[in-house]
Amino acid sequence: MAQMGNVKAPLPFPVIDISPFTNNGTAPHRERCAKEIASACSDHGFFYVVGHGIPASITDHVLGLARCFFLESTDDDKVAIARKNPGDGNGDGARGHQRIGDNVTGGRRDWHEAVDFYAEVPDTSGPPYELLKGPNLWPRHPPELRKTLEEYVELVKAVGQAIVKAMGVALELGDDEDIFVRNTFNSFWVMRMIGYPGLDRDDVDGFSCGEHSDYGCITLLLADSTKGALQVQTKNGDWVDANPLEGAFVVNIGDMMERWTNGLWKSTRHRVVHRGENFRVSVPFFFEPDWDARIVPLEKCVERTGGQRIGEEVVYGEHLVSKVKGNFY
Ligand SMILES: O=C(O)CCC(=O)C(=O)O
Ligand SMILES: [Fe+2]
Repeated sequence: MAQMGNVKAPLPFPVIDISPFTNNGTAPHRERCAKEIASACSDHGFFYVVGHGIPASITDHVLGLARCFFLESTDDDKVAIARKNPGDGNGDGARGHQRIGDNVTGGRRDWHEAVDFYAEVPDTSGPPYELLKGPNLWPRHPPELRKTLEEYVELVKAVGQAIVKAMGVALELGDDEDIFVRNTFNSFWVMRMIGYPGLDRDDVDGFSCGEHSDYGCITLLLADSTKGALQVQTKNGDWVDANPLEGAFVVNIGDMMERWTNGLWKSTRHRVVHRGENFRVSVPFFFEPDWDARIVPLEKCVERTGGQRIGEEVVYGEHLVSKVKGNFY
């Protein structure tokens, strides 16, 4: 008789071992990995990444510290690092803590709280600070959070670099193969710690995080074991659960990668609907282009998509500024 209790739901996206690119693999292994990335990106825009080399002890610690911050900090601790507008104290309009409902997606309040960290800007003489140009606002509780997250950023950045290297190979770009590596060398990355209380039972059409695509290059999502929260839109418009896979990052491509590939790879829309009793925690890392990177549709991709450019050149920092301005109430 079938053991129904043991039947596992199939994963909606391919699982890709990135170790040939993090670990200097052989040419055939790199080629196979690049092929898997090419199909995952054109079929879904989402995939799971294993073989990244970041130990579970570190990712578990990151999630545990984030949970501890959200659930055990005092209100004063949170207010001390509140996101504030440029010109208001240490605010730069982007970094810091947002209370539940402060973040807005598609004009609606999201049901989560979060802390945003960005790549440090070389000159943070201030205040006042311009939009996105201030220092990160680190929680004082738990005390080891800052050091652990700073170490994590270095590790996850290296995985991001390996993935974008593999993407250049996957697209068979020839002389341009390293285009994504070159333009993310000083990645203006973003890391969010997000805390999601369950949505109210009565809030039948509420969202923990509204439908959106990500702004940049690629996102590496680290999330706790909560199922049925992150949902991804398929090509035919249905929504599927992108449940966590132990030891894997959920990786998706963002708007800049769509722009570079002239839509050959789409930045797939996704959302979070967390109706459970538990407090969900996720820490997405957005591996983005350099602030002044110019993203121009790649000629090879324009050819493969019918010869018409679907978007103009964008400078990543300008794109980010316009996005961040639309994010807050
Ligand atoms: O928490 C998640 O699972 C995803 C969050 C997300 O999509 C985002 O912050 O862009
Ligand atoms: Fe997202």
